[in-house]
Amino acid sequence: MYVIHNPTAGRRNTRKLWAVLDCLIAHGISVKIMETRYGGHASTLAREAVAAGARIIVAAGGDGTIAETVSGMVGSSARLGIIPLGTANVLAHEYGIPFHVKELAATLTSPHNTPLWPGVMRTQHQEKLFVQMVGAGFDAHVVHAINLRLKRAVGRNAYVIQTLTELPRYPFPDLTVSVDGSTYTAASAIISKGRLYGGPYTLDPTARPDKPGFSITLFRNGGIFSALRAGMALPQSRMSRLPGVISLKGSHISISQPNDVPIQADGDAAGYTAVTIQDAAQPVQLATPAKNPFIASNLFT
Ligand SMILES: Nc1ncnc2c1ncn2[C@@H]1O[C@H](COP(=O)(O)OP(=O)(O)OP(=O)(O)O)[C@@H](O)[C@H]1O
Repeated sequence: MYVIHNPTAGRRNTRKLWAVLDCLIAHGISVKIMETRYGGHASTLAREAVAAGARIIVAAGGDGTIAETVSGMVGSSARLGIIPLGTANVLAHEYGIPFHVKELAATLTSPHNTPLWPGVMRTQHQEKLFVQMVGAGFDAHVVHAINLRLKRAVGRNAYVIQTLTELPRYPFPDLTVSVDGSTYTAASAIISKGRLYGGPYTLDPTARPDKPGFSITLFRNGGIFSALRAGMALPQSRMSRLPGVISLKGSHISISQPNDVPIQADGDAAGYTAVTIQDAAQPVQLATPAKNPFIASNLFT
């Protein structure tokens, strides 16, 4: 088992990582730990693990680390495992990955898989695989502006504080969003693979991250009041039901604006508009607990 660990993810607490690894080793599993040294390194390490014949590659970090690891292993026969050590850990919530040590170790050694079908976003300067979502507009502006020290100190609450700081400064320019050839105007857009957003909060209960295609949530209204209302609706999983919010499905998405508007992918800054989004060529298989998380599961709705 190859474990790719991002030592900068979340609050940099490695206690859980070592507890899971101790548990695996105690059960006779041989573990090779690869530590990331810079952003993007997880992709290189995953490619090395594939070349070395890894059958399971475990991403120990948050959604960004998982996306980079998947980027290096997509197209191989290796399975993906997750040890959630990030700040929001949205993908782990999405797939019902346990957060407790023994259950985590059991999941990593179980034969159960669920497909994870990533997306790929392209801007003028980069191409990036993502596993959970891409945002354009205000949420991406907050991600670009986030104070990393604050994020390490208070975790997810840093996004609330940064949102309140950035709200009066953000001009909410109109984005032009094209979804499979139809054009819409929105102040902010979230293009997601999964049902969840910002943690264990439901954005679109009908999303299927195990299949191709995307859920598109468009926030037609900009401005402080609309953004605050969306922020307050999120913990109650009511964001997509607000007036001025529309939900769509699609496969080929582009977002543009004459001025540069921030983009985020899986909670990390990912450049500026224009951006195009489409499915990755193939899925990876994620080690999950026995029950299929997308059938008869209303845990987070
Ligand atoms: N050694 C490193 N030094 C600096 N940055 C790194 C290093 N290793 C990985 N990274 C970058 O850290 C970014 C953030 O990591 P990650 O998303 O896993 O954690 P997080 O932001 O705390 O969690 P989440 O996305 O679940 O909220 C990754 O996108 C990756 O590019």
